[in-house]
Amino acid sequence: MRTAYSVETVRAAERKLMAELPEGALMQRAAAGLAAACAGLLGRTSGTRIVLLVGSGDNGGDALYAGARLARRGAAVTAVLLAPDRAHPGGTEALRAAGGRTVDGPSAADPARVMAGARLVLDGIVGIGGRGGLRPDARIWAQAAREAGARVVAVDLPSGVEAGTGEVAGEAVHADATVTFGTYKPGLLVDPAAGRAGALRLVDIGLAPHLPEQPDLEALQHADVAALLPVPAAESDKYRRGVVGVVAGSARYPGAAVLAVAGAFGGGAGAVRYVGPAADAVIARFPETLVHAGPPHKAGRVQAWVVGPGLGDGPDARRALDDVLDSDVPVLVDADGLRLLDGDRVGARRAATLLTPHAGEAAALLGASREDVEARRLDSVRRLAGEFRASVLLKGSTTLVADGTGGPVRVNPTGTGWLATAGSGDVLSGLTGSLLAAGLGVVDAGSAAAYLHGLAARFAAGHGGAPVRASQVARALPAAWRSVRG
Ligand SMILES: NC(=O)C1=CN([C@@H]2O[C@H](COP(=O)(O)OP(=O)(O)OC[C@H]3O[C@@H](n4cnc5c(N)ncnc54)[C@H](O)[C@@H]3O)[C@@H](O)[C@H]2O)[C@@H](O)CC1
Ligand SMILES: Nc1ncnc2c1ncn2[C@@H]1O[C@H](COP(=O)(O)OP(=O)(O)O)[C@@H](O)[C@H]1O
Ligand SMILES: [K+]
Repeated sequence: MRTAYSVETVRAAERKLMAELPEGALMQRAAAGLAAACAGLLGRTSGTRIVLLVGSGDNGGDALYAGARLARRGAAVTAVLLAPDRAHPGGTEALRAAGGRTVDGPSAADPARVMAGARLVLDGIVGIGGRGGLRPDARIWAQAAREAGARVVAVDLPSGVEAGTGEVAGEAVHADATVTFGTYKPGLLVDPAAGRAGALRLVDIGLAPHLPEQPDLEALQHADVAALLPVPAAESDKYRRGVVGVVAGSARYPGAAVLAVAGAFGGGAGAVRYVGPAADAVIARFPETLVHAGPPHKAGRVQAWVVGPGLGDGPDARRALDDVLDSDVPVLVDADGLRLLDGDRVGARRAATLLTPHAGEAAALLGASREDVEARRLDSVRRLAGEFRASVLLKGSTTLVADGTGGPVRVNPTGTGWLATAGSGDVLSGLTGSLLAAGLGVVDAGSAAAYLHGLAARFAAGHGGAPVRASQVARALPAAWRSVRG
């Protein structure tokens, strides 16, 4: 499991750790890890030109000390001091003593000349102390680094992103890699900031014992998902494995029913019940499905419901939604179900409810704009979960799952832009419902499903990448299971 902590928590842990160590030792640990990561990335340091972009805080200090270490290995290191009178004094001295040179950033005539021939640029402009986007002078240097074609390695975080939220208010550095210290920060895992971080490398500086048990964010890895996935025991029967009910599709959108049922089979349910007007289409594709034409509560035993994909917004759709919400088993509400949703009814439920909006649906539920939700994903998912007293899975380039009780938010590390295709959300609904029916908690079910779904999409897109259809994502689910369990 990858975990991330808020800036306040990181600061508090750092204070405790620093109190145990000699002055400056922590920064040396960070710098040593950073220098080693850079050396690994470069392959050869001797004679290599490296430029450091150095701000006024300890983030710049890390860059300077790492630069000194690389200079001692033969690199030609130039530090651009963006605030020359406030640059870390010890770091500046160490770099000069190691043979590195410094340039006064604000008065340098030609950033392109300073950057010429640089293979690596270290972004030590700001770290967790940064507020707002890059300021104009820093922006010029970040752009010069890009134009020089150098690899950009961010120190702790790409400068200009909000460490605690993943928001980007203005311009931020685009890094090829980020070397972060002690723990991940939310901004490294949540878009849009995560999209600026490149490949992540965590340097152990001994912070872990001082961090609280409960992180702010969690990202599952293969082993975590493998431990969650239900596997039939010798004496399993279909009810023990879980029966999932799918209320989806309409005369207009029969495909949504087919895709949700495909996802449900891909999640390993013992049986899938389908309720709705698209039974013929469902049976044609999946003859294993148990279909029912009456109200959901008459369909027979079900351990979790999925309601909403392609349901339409007519009176039948509303009745079916309310019927399912009246049940005492976990319910996943998606798509049209979200448009018809009665918040009071959700709040009154005793069993778990999981809402799975994309940014547009989340915006409608929050009375915000889509852009707003996409810019502030973490805040949006937490607010939705709080307002609806339900768990929420917010879909998109970073899929997040929040439980509404202030527990850690799960962030999905798999996926690909190829997944942004019509119907892929329907597959995710069925898949998640299947895991709910197997008895997983809502946050586990949502995050394990998002993980498998993203992995399946990557497999379907193949090496190098190619367009995929939602049904191909469903078809790749067994491969995703095998990859995780293997
Ligand atoms: N204290 C330590 O011994 C350690 C510090 N660490 C490093 O220290 C960093 C935090 O250092 P600081 O607390 O000094 O803070 P930063 O170095 O992140 O930045 C603080 C400075 O940047 C200025 N600033 C804020 N926003 C800005 C913006 N948008 N543009 C330009 N300047 C801006 C502030 O005025 C302040 O002077 C971490 O990110 C990490 O890199 C880690 O190495 C762990 C050890
Ligand atoms: N840029 C992206 N990168 C990765 N995954 C994405 C991106 N955009 C959308 N997705 C994923 O694709 C799926 C789309 O679901 P949704 O928006 O509900 O589509 P539909 O309603 O057509 O099924 C979700 O799982 C979502 O997380
Ligand atoms: K930085």
